[in-house]
Amino acid sequence: MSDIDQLSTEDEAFLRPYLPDDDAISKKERPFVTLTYACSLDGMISLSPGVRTTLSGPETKSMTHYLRAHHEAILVGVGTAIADDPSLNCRYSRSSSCPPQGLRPVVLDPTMRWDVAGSKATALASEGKGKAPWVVHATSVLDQNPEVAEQAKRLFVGTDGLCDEHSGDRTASISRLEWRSILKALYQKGIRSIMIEGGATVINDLLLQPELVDSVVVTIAPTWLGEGGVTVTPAQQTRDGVRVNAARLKETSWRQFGQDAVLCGRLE
Ligand SMILES: NC(=O)C1=CN([C@@H]2O[C@H](COP(=O)(O)OP(=O)(O)OC[C@H]3O[C@@H](n4cnc5c(N)ncnc54)[C@H](OP(=O)(O)O)[C@@H]3O)[C@@H](O)[C@H]2O)C=CC1
Ligand SMILES: Nc1nc(O)c(N)c(N[C@@H]2O[C@H](COP(=O)(O)O)[C@@H](O)[C@H]2O)n1
Repeated sequence: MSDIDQLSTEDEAFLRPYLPDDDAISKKERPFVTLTYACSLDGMISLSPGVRTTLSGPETKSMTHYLRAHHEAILVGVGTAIADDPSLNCRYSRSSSCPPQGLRPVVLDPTMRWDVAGSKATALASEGKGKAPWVVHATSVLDQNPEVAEQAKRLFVGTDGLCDEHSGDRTASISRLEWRSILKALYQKGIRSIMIEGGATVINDLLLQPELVDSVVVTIAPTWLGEGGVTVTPAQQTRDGVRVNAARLKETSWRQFGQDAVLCGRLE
């Protein structure tokens, strides 16, 4: 039996304005991006670095899988892939409004730290319960690992999108890729909508790039995790030498799902 329930028509109507929209996609050379995560009342997403922490209740877990059903890919950073060993699949019953090809898991792992073959996502794919993950690397790793270039599920990203072992820029920093380039590479591979679920490094980075994020969906759980947790806190921003807010949502809507609140919006 599935742990994921169908959403009510009211829940679906609440989320609809924030779902991927074909008109918005066709105007950009990147996928529609939904940034989503669950946090506590003290703004934390896990109890401590590298610890998988359940914050969503059953209703918001179903809501997350509904969102997954409406995207073509889901991305997490390698920190999350190692800490959580996530399934990254979709267990929501798909409808005709969902993309037909199913959800592609993507892990951002510039320096090849993740054991893709030993992961739960790969095991689920081999059981037919999800698609095989793609792993995004910096092109610079090709020089140290030329043999991996032949593996279809590895995407090499340079300063202007997708590269292969024979062409493209190899100067991208080994530890840092531009989000515009990552998204362009995924678009070049046919991905038209992507849900980015974390972790903290990825979320903090993207909250400062409103031009690359179309919707934000935050689950707020009625609990405080306490000191020492992993917080969503983008880097501080200044304008003319004066501190200003780092990021802010506009066009917001709230709804209660079980014991949790869900806040949707778009970055200003
Ligand atoms: N409650 C929730 O909704 C969620 C909670 N979590 C929690 O978050 C924590 C993990 O967060 P965190 O450790 O920050 O890990 P992340 O998942 O954010 O992964 C961070 C790593 O991803 C790579 N990376 C990130 N941005 C870029 C970029 N622009 N270019 C290239 N590589 C990049 C880097 O890898 P490298 O170091 O190799 O360069 C970086 O160290 C875990 O405890 C997890 O449980 C995670 C997701 C959701
Ligand atoms: N929405 C949400 N609520 C929580 O309480 C969470 N801990 C997370 N974490 C994210 O979901 C991934 C795990 O999900 P599956 O194993 O694929 O079901 C995890 O990797 C985080 O990205 N999210």
